[in-house]
Amino acid sequence: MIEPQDKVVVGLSGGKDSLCLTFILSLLQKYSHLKFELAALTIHPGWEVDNRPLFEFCRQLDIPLWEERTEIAQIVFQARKEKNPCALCSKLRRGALVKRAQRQGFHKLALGHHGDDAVETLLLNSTLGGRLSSFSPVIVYPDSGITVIRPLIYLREKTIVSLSKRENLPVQASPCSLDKKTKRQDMKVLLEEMEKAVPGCTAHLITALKSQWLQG
Ligand SMILES: Nc1ncnc2c1ncn2[C@@H]1O[C@H](COP(=O)(O)OP(=O)(O)OP(=O)(O)O)[C@@H](O)[C@H]1O
Repeated sequence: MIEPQDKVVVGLSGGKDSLCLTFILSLLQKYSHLKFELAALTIHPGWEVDNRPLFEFCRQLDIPLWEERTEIAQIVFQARKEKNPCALCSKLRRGALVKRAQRQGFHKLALGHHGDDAVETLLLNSTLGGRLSSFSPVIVYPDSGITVIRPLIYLREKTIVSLSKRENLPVQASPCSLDKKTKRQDMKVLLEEMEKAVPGCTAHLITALKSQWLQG
C-alpha cells in the first residue's frame, strides 16, 4: 500500500481507528526502511468540535495536522434534512478529504477501516442493498490522482481497542447526534448475535473477503 517516496495523508477523525492508524504509520515512518512523507488531515464538520487534543497528538508524533473546515453538518441536517444522513455525510467528508489532500500535493489517503468494518459493510450492502460487496483495501481514483488505502484492513477491532488503551491514545467522543443509532450499528449488533450462534464467523467472513481482495 505504501511505496518509497509516497506522500501519505491520514484521515484523522479522533476516533480510536484513525488514531491507531496515525500512530502505527508514524512508527513505520520512523523505524522502518520505508521512506515516505506522512501528514494527518481532520475534517471539521461544522458542529462543536475541539480538535486541540488531535493537534497535540500529532505534535508529539512530529507529523503535521491540517484541519479542513466544512459546513457538512449544516448541509446534511438543516439544508437537506436528510432522513438517512450517513451516506451523504460520508460522501461530503470523502470529497473534502480528497480535495484538501490534492491541495497539499499528497496522493495517498489512508483511512482507518479495519476487518470488522469490512464485514459490517458486507452485511450492510448485502442485506439492505442486495449487493455482495464490501470496500477494498486499495482503490485508485485516476480522475483525482488520489489512491485510497486502508492499512488496518487485516486487523481486528479488538486489537485496535487494546492498542488504543495501551498507548493511551486521546480518543474523542463522536460529535454526531446519530452516533450508535445508524444502520451500521444495527449490523454490529447483528454480527454480535451471529458470533453467539456461530463463534468465529467474523474471522471467516474476513478470510472470505481477503480471498476476493487477492483476486481483484
Ligand atoms: N472528520 C474526519 N476527518 C478526517 N478523517 C475522517 C473523519 N471522519 C472519518 N474519517 C476517516 O474515515 C475513516 C472511516 O470513518 P468512520 O466514520 O467509519 O469512522 P470509524 O470507523 O468510527 O473510525 P474512527 O474510529 O477513526 O473514527 C476513519 O477511520 C478516518 O480515517
